[in-house]
Amino acid sequence: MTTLSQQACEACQADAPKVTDQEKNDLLNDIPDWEIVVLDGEEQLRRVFTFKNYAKALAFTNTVADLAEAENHHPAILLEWGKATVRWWTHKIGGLHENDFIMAARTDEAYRSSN
Ligand SMILES: C[C@H](O)[C@H](O)[C@H]1CNC2=NC(N)=NC(=O)C2=N1
Repeated sequence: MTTLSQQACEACQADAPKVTDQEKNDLLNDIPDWEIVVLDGEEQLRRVFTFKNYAKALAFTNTVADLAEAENHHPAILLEWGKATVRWWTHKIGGLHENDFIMAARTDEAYRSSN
């Protein structure tokens, strides 16, 4: 059983299925610090990461951006002094795909190694 962050993202197509409610509950167990929010009618994963200053928040933001580019799957990131708010969802399907949970888990790993 591979951990969530080690799973491969699949190339997401417009007709890819959204995660089911059961899958959401199961997957959220692996990323307990994240919440599901609905913005503009689309479900998204959201977590606020905190840092000692702006420079550290920026460095984390750049690390997450690199992860996103490597997978061609991109989050919204709000960068503030001492904070970075990350939101993952799949634009193509207007909601949550397993890829978003995988990338959230990888975002958690990036945070753990940034501290
Ligand atoms: C053209 C480009 O490959 C697509 O727009 C990719 C880029 N990054 C993406 N990121 C996210 N989160 N969802 C997408 O549907 C998506 N699609």
